[in-house]
Order: sequence, then structure tokens, then C-alpha cells
Amino acid sequence: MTLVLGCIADDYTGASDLANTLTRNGLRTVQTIGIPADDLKLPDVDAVVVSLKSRSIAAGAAVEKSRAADKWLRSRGASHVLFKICSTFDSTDKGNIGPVMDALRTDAGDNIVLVTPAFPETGRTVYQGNLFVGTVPLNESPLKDHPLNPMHDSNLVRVLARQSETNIGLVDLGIVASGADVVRSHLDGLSENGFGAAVIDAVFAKDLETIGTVALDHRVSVGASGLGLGLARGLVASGRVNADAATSLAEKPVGGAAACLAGSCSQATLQQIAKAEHAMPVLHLDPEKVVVGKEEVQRAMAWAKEHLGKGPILIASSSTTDQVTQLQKRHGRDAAGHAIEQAMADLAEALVGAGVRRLIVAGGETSGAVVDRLGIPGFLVGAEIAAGVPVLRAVGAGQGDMVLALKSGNFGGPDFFADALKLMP
Ligand SMILES: Nc1ncnc2c1ncn2[C@@H]1O[C@H](COP(=O)(O)OP(=O)(O)O)[C@@H](O)[C@H]1O
Ligand SMILES: O=C(O)[C@@H](O)C(=O)COP(=O)(O)O
Repeated sequence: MTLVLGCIADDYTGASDLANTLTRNGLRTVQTIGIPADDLKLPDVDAVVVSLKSRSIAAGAAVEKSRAADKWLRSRGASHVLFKICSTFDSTDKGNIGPVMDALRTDAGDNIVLVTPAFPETGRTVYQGNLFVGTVPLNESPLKDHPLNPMHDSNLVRVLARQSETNIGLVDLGIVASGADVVRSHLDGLSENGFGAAVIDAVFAKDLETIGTVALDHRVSVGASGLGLGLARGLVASGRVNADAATSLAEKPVGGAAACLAGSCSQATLQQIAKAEHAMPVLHLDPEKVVVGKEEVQRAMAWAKEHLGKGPILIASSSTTDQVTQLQKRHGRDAAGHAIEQAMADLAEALVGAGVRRLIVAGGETSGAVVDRLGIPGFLVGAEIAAGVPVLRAVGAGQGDMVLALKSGNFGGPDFFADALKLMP
């Protein structure tokens, strides 16, 4: 297997979002969970997205895991590696975007790294270095209340400068609109002046195509699925990939019971849960009880077993920002988040044990905990449920045939759960 593109994603939903974008733009792509074992049988692909769960861990550990993934991807032939971060730049002043970017740049020997979380299809645009989520700047968007990494500054040059060892420059939209060569010469100027990374504006897909073309001159880039789109289209345009070969790898039905687990507290997910109440039985966990013991999970499983034979079910820990804040005050942010993620993983394991073969998970960290517990080594990418969310078919899993959807908290329309089930027969 010789790769044209290697990708390291800092969470599992982000990885499937990227794998989806690469597939839709002509690259045969597989998503692996961590660095694949040597005996994992992977199809012949153009791109591998190695999923890490490194967004919210200590920066040093994120750097170590990302470096190991980079080494594996390079050893399989990847000449360019994209570090996939969240389109809402989820991070704190300690990292992990800056420290991982710095380490990958050093290992690759690049002078300067292009950085953009823009993903216009989902409303993420960058102008003058400021990230917009739909119509509002990042710091006014629901991300200001994220349970793990509240985002209070929309200026990414400033945000990244607080995390990185290098100076952070800006390539503004006017330069991007002037074309690849103008971007290249601006980058040369920044690099000569000691800038090791530059946030680059993008508002439309055509901006990302220009950025992708320039990024391919380098060995590393940092961005979300929009940059994936630019890189994929650049690779196809240059003839390095035959887009006709990229058919969907994961179509046949699996049957079996269906369940949804929601651990995201994003506004989008809260709305999707409210809509799902009209379509399937929904159990709201008591988050306080989840944090203090195992009984709430047992109660949920007893409830699930009563309903599973009759159709899909949804179990949610999600609650409003005020309730999240109260719980975190009582138990601490990390402890509360971790306990709920582990409860979701317990539930996923028990649900699969009870015959669930179609599983939808809402929330990035939540999905990471679930997929780790199920021990799934990788995924093939199937139909697109919503922008950034494909159907995934597990490969090499002990449970046999199984399809999943791993939804970023913020993604999907109000009927997401019903929409997903329709595409997961
Ligand atoms: N009711 C709740 N109170 C506090 N934290 C919660 C609650 N429900 C879930 N969480 C935690 O909030 C975090 C949500 O993050 P994540 O799953 O990545 O969702 P998103 O995709 O929206 O970022 C997880 O750590 C999860 O365990
Ligand atoms: O880029 C994005 O927005 C997503 O791919 C992503 O990474 C979302 O993260 P979570 O909301 O934590 O799932």
C-alpha cells in the first residue's frame, strides 16, 4: 500500500468527517483507530486517516501519539500529512493544536505550516484570521460553552500563538483570492521573517482548492475537513490520484438491532434528541447518578432490553449548559466528563452484547470512548448522512459485521437520528 495522503485526526468523529470528505472528493480512504496493527487487512487506498483521541489529553501525550502516527504514515509512503483538528479549533491555551503542529513541523523539516479550520459546508469560515461559526464569531457561538474547551477568542492567530513555540502569521483572503503563486510568495516572506506557521483565510470551496494546491508543496498542514477537500482536489487535479477508483466501500445492509447514544451537550444535539422523542423511545440518564455509581447504567440497560426488540432506541446524558456547569462544579470538569464517557462505553458494550449491530453515537469524546471499548480497529466509509457524518462499516472487529455513525456534537440537521437510521439498514 502506497499512500498519497496521510492524516492524523485528534478525535474519532473528526476522523470520520475527514474520511467522508476525502472519499467524496475522489480519494479511496480508510479510517483506522490508532496506528493499525500489522495484521489488520486494509484495502488498497489513497489515504489513511489515523484516529487519535488526543484533543483533550495532556499536550505531551498528544505530541507523542501524533509523532508515532506520522512516522507510520510516512513509512507507508505519505509525502504529505494533514493534522486534522476541529473546525471550531477546539483547544486550550495549553494545546493541543500548537504543540502537535510544532512537533510535526520539526519532524518534517518544513519552514512554514498552513493552518485553517475553515469548512464552509458546515458554516465554518475564516476571515482576517477570525473564525466564524455560521453568522457569529467563534467566541459568540455555542462553543463558548463547550464542556471541555470553551472557546473565548475568535482570532486564531492569537489563539495559536498562545499554544505554539513559533510566530504565527496570517495569509488573508485577498492574497488567497489572488491565486496559488501569490500565496506561495507571501509564505516565503513570512518564513524569511521567522514565522513558522500561518493561519490562512478561507470562505468558499475555491479558496480551499487554492490552499490545498499550495499545501501540497509542503510536508505538513493543519486544518479541518475543508483543508481535506482542498488537498484531495489538488491531488486529483495533479493526476496523482485517479478519482474514478473511489467508489463507496461499504454498502451492504447488516440488519440487527439499532441504538443511539448521545453524550454531546451541543445545541445541535439537544435539538436532535428533542426531535427523536417523536420517532423512538428516549431515555435521559441522570448525569449526577452516572458520575457517582454504576446503577444508572444498569437501569438504562434494563430499559433498553425492554425496548430493543421493537425498534431503535436513544439513550442520552446530554443536558443544558446550566446543568453541565452545576455538575462540573460538584465533581470537576474532567472527572464528570470522563465518568459519563465511561458510562456511555459501558452502555455501548452491553448494547452490542444484547444484539445491537447499528450504533449511532453523538459527541466526539463520547464516540472515542465507545469505539475504544468496542475494540474496533478501523472503518470503511459509506453513504453520507449529513455534512461531515458518513455511515461507517467496522473492519476487523470482533463483533462481526457492524455499522456505526459517529457524529460530531455540532453536526447534522434536526432529524439526524432518523436520517442516519434510514441509511443504516
Ligand atoms: N450532562 C452532562 N454534564 C456534564 N458533562 C457531560 C454531560 N453529558 C455529557 N458530558 C460530557 O461532555 C463532553 C462532551 O464532549 P463530546 O462527546 O466531545 O461532544 P461534542 O462533540 O459536542 O464536543 C464529554 O466529555 C461528555 O462525557
Ligand atoms: O471539524 C469538525 O468540526 C469535526 O470533524 C470535529 O472534529 C468535531 O469534534 P466534536 O464536536 O468533538 O465531535
